[in-house]
Amino acid sequence: MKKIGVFTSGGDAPGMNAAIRAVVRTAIYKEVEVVGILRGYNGMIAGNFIPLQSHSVSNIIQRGGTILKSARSKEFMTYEGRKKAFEQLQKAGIEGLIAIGGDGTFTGAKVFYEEFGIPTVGIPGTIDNDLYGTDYTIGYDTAINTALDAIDKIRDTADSHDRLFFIEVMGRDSGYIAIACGIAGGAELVMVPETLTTIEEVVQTINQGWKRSKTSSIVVVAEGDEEGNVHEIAAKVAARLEGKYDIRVSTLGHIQRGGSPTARDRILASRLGVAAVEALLAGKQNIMIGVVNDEITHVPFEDAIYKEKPIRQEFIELVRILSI
Ligand SMILES: Nc1ncnc2c1ncn2[C@@H]1O[C@H](COP(=O)(O)OP(=O)(O)O)[C@@H](O)[C@H]1O
Ligand SMILES: O=P(O)(O)OC[C@H]1O[C@](O)(COP(=O)(O)O)[C@@H](O)[C@@H]1O
Repeated sequence: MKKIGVFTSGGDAPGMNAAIRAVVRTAIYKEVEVVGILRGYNGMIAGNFIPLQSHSVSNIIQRGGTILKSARSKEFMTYEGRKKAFEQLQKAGIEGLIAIGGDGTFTGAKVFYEEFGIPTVGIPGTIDNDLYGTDYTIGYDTAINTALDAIDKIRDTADSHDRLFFIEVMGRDSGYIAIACGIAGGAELVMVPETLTTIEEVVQTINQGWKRSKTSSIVVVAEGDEEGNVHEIAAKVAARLEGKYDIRVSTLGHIQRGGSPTARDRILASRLGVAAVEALLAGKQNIMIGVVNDEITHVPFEDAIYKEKPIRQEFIELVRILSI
């Protein structure tokens, strides 16, 4: 392979730049030309390619976001869009791809390979940590530390004003961010999509805590929880608590997706970036590079996309035990 392309797609995540840097420098080390594809699949369709040299990725390892920009591409969902993308890659002489993103990005890459035979190796980049085949995805560690910092600060007000706070964190359909923040932030309860926590259970936990002389409480809610969004949950709980507690709601939102990546995310991204280029040049395709028990793994896209990576039930239990 003489020329490869690298792109970021789906939501951005802290550490994506460190992965881009690792991909570019490994390609150059292996004497392969590397181009950046701007704005994910949209840029592939439009032929937005930029040549990348070693200095193109200087001074980015510490930066959040992605220098290649990211997008959710509607056009790539269509055959016509993918055909345009293939033609652009052919015109530019790009023979293989490194895709940094989540399961949607890998689904696109898999379909693209089946239709046009362009080999892709994936790097898991999403704050949600919801991909099977890797213990951690790039961005997760930074996101939970950012959310934790915010939760610690909210706790000050919860304590000063004897309040009950419902704090919503990101994660789409997954509760990884919520469970980590719940444990590390000392929450009374964590509500995640993977396990049903009823309003009744929330009411009971809060009441029991306050009976045992707690004067403030924090409930961490994953955005995809089945009881509704954080405002709906807080309203349902408030109705049951009949004005007993002073309730506030806080949605942390996109602050969780930004900022300088932690050391853990930079190291993970660097390892995955190197391994991804090595795999692509060794003739692999339709795989995601992961890290399991600190060892690099090659996971078929099929598994990364469709297999579940369940939250350990003991973590949910841990929050209950430790909030007594
Ligand atoms: N079934 C599919 N066919 C073609 N492209 C897809 C498919 N699913 C997702 N994609 C592409 O991948 C992009 C990123 O997926 P998305 O789910 O938004 O983020 P993530 O990669 O983080 O899961 C989508 O915007 C779309 O362009
Ligand atoms: O910024 P957007 O496009 O509204 O997306 C929000 C979603 O992106 C995430 O931050 C990351 O998800 P992806 O990695 O799938 O893009 C989710 O936690 C959240 O639900």
